[in-house]
Amino acid sequence: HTRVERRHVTRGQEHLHKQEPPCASCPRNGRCVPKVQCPAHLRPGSNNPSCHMDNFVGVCCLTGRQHAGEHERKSRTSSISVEDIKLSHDHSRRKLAQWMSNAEKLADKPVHTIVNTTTPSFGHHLSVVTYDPRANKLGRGGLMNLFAAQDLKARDAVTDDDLLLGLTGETDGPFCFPQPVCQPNSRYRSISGECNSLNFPTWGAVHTGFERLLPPDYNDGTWAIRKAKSGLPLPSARLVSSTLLLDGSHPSPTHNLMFMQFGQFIAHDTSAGVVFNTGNGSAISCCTESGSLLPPELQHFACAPIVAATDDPFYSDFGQTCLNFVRVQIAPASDCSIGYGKQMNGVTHFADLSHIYGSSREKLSSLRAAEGLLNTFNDYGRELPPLTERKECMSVAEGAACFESGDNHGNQIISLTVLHTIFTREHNRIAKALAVLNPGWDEDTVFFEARRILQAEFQHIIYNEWLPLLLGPQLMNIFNLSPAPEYASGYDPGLNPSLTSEFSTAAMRFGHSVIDGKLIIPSPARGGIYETISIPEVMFQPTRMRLKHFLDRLLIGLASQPMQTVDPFVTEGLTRYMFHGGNPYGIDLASINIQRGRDHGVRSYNDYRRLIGLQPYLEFQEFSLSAAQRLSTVYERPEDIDLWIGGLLEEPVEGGIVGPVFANIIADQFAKLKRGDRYFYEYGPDINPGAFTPSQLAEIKKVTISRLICDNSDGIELFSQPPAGFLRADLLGNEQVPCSSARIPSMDLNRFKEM
Ligand code: HEM
Ligand SMILES: [Ca+2]
Repeated sequence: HTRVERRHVTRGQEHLHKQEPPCASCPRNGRCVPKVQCPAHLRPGSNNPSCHMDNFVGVCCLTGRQHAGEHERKSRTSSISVEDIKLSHDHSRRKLAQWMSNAEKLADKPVHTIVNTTTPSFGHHLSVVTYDPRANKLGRGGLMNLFAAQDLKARDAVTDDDLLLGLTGETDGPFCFPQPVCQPNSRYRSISGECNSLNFPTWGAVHTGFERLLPPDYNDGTWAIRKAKSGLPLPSARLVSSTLLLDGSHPSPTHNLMFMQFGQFIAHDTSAGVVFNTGNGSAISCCTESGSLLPPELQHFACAPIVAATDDPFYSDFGQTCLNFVRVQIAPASDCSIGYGKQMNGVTHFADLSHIYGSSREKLSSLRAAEGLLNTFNDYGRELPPLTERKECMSVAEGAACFESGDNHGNQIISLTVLHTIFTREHNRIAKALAVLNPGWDEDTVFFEARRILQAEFQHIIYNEWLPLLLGPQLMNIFNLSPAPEYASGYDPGLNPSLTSEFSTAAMRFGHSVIDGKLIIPSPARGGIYETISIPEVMFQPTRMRLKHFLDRLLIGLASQPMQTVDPFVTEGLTRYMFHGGNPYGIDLASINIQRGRDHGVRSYNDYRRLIGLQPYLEFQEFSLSAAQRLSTVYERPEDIDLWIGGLLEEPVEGGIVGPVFANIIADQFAKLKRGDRYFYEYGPDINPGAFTPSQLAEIKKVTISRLICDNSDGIELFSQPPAGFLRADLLGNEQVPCSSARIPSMDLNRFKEM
């Protein structure tokens, strides 16, 4: 395969921090923030004044939050009559009833409209399914509010601008997100994420919507999928994928595969779009059993199937012209406002290990054991996550294992199941130690204290070890992401921590480019390779976990095997064979990523270049030669390029591995998850009612990913780790050291003995 040449100079990068004379302070109560946090329409005045931040030049912003800031909302232009509102509510109720009844009728024809559990599409369903009935109930509320907005728009009762800002107050929608009752001083973060923000108690909670950096690009302004700038449909997501993305191995010279695996682990904690289902939880199919498009009248309203051309380089061999794709449900807004569709997140947005503990009380109680422990499955002395009763795996063989997790998709790939195992064991290790140190504690106290410590360890590893290797030093600095020497400052009670659609559908999916198509399982005793696994063989098929040596060997492999670089190369294990099960073909994750961005109404790549102060690409020729050629065969104009694709084509930022657009979107997100999380592990008692003491915090800050692995692997074959656990173990200075080495420090749990 020919490698797409890298561009030598990233055009416009020099503009990123241009040294204009900054204002001493911002006018009209503006705040000084990095550009990505302030779209042009939130900047005071037309001249976008720049300003000094501690360590760089920022831009004056009215809110510094997201595009639908509180300030803007007050300046709604149109006045809407009470009668109009009532009409829109009536309309929306009628329309919901009609849509639901149509969907139920389809369920009577299940052969065509429900995904068969032996097909690759079922693996996709397992990746996105939620078993929480609350999601469907809220999703119906979200649809109602959307319909009301659409109706007002159709009758010209509101302007497009108003819809972008969200209508609230006397124009409340027919459905409100239920408001929780909070205990402001609770020592522990809630399970659902509610009550983290005291002013806006649903911010960051499960089942709330994704926010966004820029207003959406929906074709109808409310929910319809984006069109090309010419007004024609965009190129099929599959065509973009098969033309732009090649298979090919480009190992990272520095990062190991554990870096990749930890990335997915963070993604699953924070992001899980809730896809529409038939109403009783079954997977909707938009394609016939033989793989062609269902006629429109048989398609569920949430269908947005991806068309594969009859000459597709792969799917044509199997006569498949329809790739199943179902849209994400709409969340009702926390403030009862109505506006364009915001997609629903099925986990808490915070980095709080919701995929270990669940995002609801019911889920948590199903995961808890006595004495403050998490349930495990004791497999001849090895503790694994508990086996699940539900069909959450694709393996059918006798004795096949399938494990429970807080988010129901811990089985997606076996290296992910390994991390679930490590974190579950660490919870139990801490809980047992705490119970010994504090014999007076009841089991709830032991449980929630262990959870609080584990969440802190996790956050520390993200901000201290993982993010710097992704973003490089400059963005870590500008966004103030590095851990502080003691307590951190900067909590912002007015900052919505929610994930942005741009982060979830594009930037954080850089991770799909760094996956290797093979997992190399070493044979430590013999110094060779025990087994090379093609990744689709271990997706939703985690039975190897039960082999005595497997966990240790895989962990040794993840530390030494290089990750792939971020570029337009994605393994066929994801673009052709993902979840193939017993079939000769699987599904294409790349086209799903592209379609998902369009589902969320994410704007085209150039708009995010503008947002961060880079020049947009006006001609395809401005990309590298081969990328330009490929881009121009699928897209009509550079202004149509999907964000995920544009981001993968960028050169990495200095010291990081993703380009400037992805890096800014990711840095912004992790800044929100720090400054907008009252329970962030580094905050002192003035902010966090569950704050650690300075000496406890100092212990937590000793923890590294390598320590977690050393303490919770099986100790059958794994006795050492590289000190920097996300870097290749063959890097000079990062060679494996024994787990007892001072270069892999431990936290002293004695500091957690109650005085
Ligand atoms: C290891 C193998 C992996 C597989 C098989 C996999 C597969 C998938 C699938 C099937 C989806 C759902 C797509 C959709 O319907 O929109 C998804 C979503 C996602 N993936 Fe991966 N992924 C992997 C690794 C990663 C990694 C390493 C990262 C990041 C570093 C990552 C980040 C994400 C994100 C952010 C989402 C969106 C989640 C949501 O909001 O629904 N994934 N992935
Ligand atoms: Ca979470």
